[in-house]
Amino acid sequence: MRYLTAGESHGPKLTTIIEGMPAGVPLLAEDINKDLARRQKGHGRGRRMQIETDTAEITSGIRHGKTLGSPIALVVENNDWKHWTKIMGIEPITDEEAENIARTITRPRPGHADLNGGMKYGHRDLRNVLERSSARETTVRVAAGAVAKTLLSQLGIEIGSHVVKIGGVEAKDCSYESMKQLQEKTEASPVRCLDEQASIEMMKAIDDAKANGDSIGGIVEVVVEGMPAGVGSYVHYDRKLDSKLAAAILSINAFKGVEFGIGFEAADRFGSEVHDEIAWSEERGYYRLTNRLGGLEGGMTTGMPLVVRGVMKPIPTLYKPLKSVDINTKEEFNASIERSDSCAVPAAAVVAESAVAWELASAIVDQFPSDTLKGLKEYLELYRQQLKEF
Ligand SMILES: Cc1cc2nc3c(=O)[nH]c(=O)nc-3n(C[C@H](O)[C@H](O)[C@H](O)COP(=O)(O)O)c2cc1C
Ligand SMILES: C=C(O[C@@H]1CC(C(=O)O)=C[C@@H](OP(=O)(O)O)[C@H]1O)C(=O)O
Repeated sequence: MRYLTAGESHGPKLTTIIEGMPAGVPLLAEDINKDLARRQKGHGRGRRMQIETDTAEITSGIRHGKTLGSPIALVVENNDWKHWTKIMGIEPITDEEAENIARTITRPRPGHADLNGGMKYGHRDLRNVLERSSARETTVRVAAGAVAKTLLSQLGIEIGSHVVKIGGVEAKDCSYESMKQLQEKTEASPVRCLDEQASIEMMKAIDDAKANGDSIGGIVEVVVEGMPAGVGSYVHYDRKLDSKLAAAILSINAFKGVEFGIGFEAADRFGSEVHDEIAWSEERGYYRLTNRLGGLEGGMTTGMPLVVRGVMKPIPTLYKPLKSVDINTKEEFNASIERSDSCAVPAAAVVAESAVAWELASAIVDQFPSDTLKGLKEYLELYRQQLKEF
């Protein structure tokens, strides 16, 4: 499976085209809109999220509520576009007009794509970079992820996400019994965190950072249940599922690190405290006594729950701006101040969930016969039975 996205942050619309979904998957716009709404929420977001009410229009690939096997096109409108029609218009304008309306950006923000993107493409107006490097694009990535999630759910694979750290505040009680419970608990939390006490402290940390004109980042965790063992491969670098998942997480704006299971903690432990011992029962087949490696060994799933964490750096746009250099005068200035989130970690958890869902659905579709949902289901059932009998 593959997908592309198009759209600028303040342009008219965002678009994604998804290719390779099996035919016959039930898919409604509301399945997608549920996740789009989740991505908009979270304590710490800026004013833009009050303007947008992200909803997807399905313009191709679905008939009578089911996928056709042809490309699926989804479009999300930017409500904010109406305030930017002149600045973001596609008709040519004179230099003088540009001077008057363009809200030209010449002071790159440290930590954003502004300077590198400007140098690379020769843009003297850094808005030309910002418009596409903005995480507004994650809207349609979540839409694509929601499509992947509907396929996974048909195959008995459930996925959820939560926030485990914001700033210096770490969630202590992260326990849940089922994916349903995880979803209910996180939807009820303004920071998508399972630990109620930590949630309160996280919100305060966000408010304090904002009051100081600053921003904070954090860590999100994605959990997946129901993946059969052996998805992915050990035979070649670009077929290893952990490398694909890592790339997917790191492709999210502001994500700087990824861990599976205990992750970086493995560096401080003995092998006996890291590897997951193997057991077998009539009922479960092979399973592990622990899940410290987060459900991945040798580039393949082990059949245990997948546990993927990503670290998000603090948002780069600061109301107390950092030093920068004006690209026209070369003078030292404070970086441009754009309207901004002060913390988007809760929203980013939903983006990470979508990114993981996409990679897993993609790996399954690539590995098993997938022209139709019916055929894929039958094959997967057979495969699961084979694993049990191995
Ligand atoms: C959901 C989400 C919302 C974001 N909101 C903002 C924002 O309001 N202001 C900002 O400067 N950066 C924001 N970012 C981060 C920037 O998009 C990101 O730092 C920038 O594109 C540079 O890429 P890099 O940090 O991956 O190097 C957000 C990221 C995510 C995932
Ligand atoms: C629009 C979204 O996030 C945006 C991501 C973003 C950035 O620089 O990444 C900057 C801000 O854009 P604006 O200047 O229009 O407020 C965020 O609001 C969104 O998540 O839908």
